[in-house]
Amino acid sequence: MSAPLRLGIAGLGTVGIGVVKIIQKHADLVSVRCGRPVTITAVSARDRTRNRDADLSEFAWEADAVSLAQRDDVDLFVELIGGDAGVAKDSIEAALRAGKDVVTANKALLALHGQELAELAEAEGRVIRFEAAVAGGIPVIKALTESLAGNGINRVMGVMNGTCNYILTRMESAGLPYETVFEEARQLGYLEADPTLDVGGIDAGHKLAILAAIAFGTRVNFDAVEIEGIVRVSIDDIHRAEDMGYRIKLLGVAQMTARGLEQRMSPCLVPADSPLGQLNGGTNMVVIEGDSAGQIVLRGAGAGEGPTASAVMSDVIEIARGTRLPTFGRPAASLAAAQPARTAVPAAYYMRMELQDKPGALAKVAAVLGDSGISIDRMRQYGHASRDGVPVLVVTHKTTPEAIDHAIAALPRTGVLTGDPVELRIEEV
Ligand SMILES: NC(=O)C1=CN([C@@H]2O[C@H](COP(=O)(O)OP(=O)(O)OC[C@H]3O[C@@H](n4cnc5c(N)ncnc54)[C@H](OP(=O)(O)O)[C@@H]3O)[C@@H](O)[C@H]2O)C=CC1
Ligand SMILES: N[C@@H](CCO)C(=O)O
Repeated sequence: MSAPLRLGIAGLGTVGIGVVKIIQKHADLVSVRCGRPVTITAVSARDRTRNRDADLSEFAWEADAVSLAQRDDVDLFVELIGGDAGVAKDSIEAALRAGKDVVTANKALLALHGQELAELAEAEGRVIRFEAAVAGGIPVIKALTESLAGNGINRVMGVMNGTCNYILTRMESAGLPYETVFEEARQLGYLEADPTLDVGGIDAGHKLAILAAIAFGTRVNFDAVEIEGIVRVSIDDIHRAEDMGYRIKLLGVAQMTARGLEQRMSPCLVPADSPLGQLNGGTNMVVIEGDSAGQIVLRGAGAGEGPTASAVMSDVIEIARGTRLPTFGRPAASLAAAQPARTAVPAAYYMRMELQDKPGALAKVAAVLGDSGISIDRMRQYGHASRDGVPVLVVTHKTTPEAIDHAIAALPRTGVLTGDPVELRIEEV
């Protein structure tokens, strides 16, 4: 049997402790599968006195993660601190410069600094692996970089933030407003320390940017992701969408078009009977469309100690076995700076508005849609559900985002709306 692979683990929170537990529980299994033992030499966190629900007594303690990353008795540096800068970035860079490979779960760091880290890793002859950074326990990075490496990728999409999916599906099943369920999610400990990362779509946007870079061979470009979170999704829209056969998801979509790379993370309607439509609670789903493989659907836990540590371990084992892949699946210098493209692919749209109940109101709305070049597929008027007006729903035929923007701007000028119109894209899945 070969020499052990010696780990230094920085960050002993949810994920870090999960990794320690797997290594302790499955030492023999991992050793056999790798052809060499995987051991932990040293660990680091902020507070040495904290009770961590794991026996750390055999490991050296480093107060400074950068020092841990540079230790001679560490072969592989595992960064599980988090954050898009500061000690996470400093320690990874220090590890690479000290000749160590790196495993991380840090999606924010990779989304913002992935290209420079990939270049540094290659310059130093080291590898960075990050299976846990996207969709937790789902093996989506390996699916893209390895299993589907023989495919041109047409589209990658998915639900990649479990907290948002929990909030949306709980609103629907319990009939509760966003604010109430948001508070529940906070009580349950589902939200990131900065909840905007979840409900603002930023965390999921980080993940989409990473997947897009691998799928399309482009430099990771988080700034080009069009992001809208779930804050404006109302219980009304959830119920009306359900009536029309849809469910609302915070959906990420990345695809290469003639105009450039589209990356968007936004609330969308998907058919209720589709795999994405049936995704409940905190579960994640990633859908990859390859030109040979067709559509691949991956579903599983996107967060939590066990699933995320499992993904980290898959990277550790890959490195222990001697597999060495470039960070984004191809040499960093060959990653192209893609032209960012605003969403242009036509789609059907859902529109909801509240109208004054008077003759000609509906005709004025239909006229605006017609003038905007929008063809109506289905329209439904409800009874007097609200004091303020009559709810009217429209599902359009395929149209462009520009046409929808035009209509949304023009509708209030009809003088027959009692509130702001709402529009949501219906994604073909
Ligand atoms: N939790 C999850 O389900 C998922 C997490 N991830 C990613 O995994 C990473 C870790 O997340 P998670 O385990 O949840 O985070 P936690 O907040 O639970 O743990 C963070 C750990 O980092 C330690 N830490 C903070 N600052 C320093 C520092 N300056 N030096 C050394 N250690 C430090 C903390 O120390 P102390 O304990 O002493 O405070 C803590 O042990 C993040 O990048 C996250 O985005 C990815 C997918 C899912
Ligand atoms: N906040 C993230 C954690 C996993 O990345 C989520 O809810 O999916």
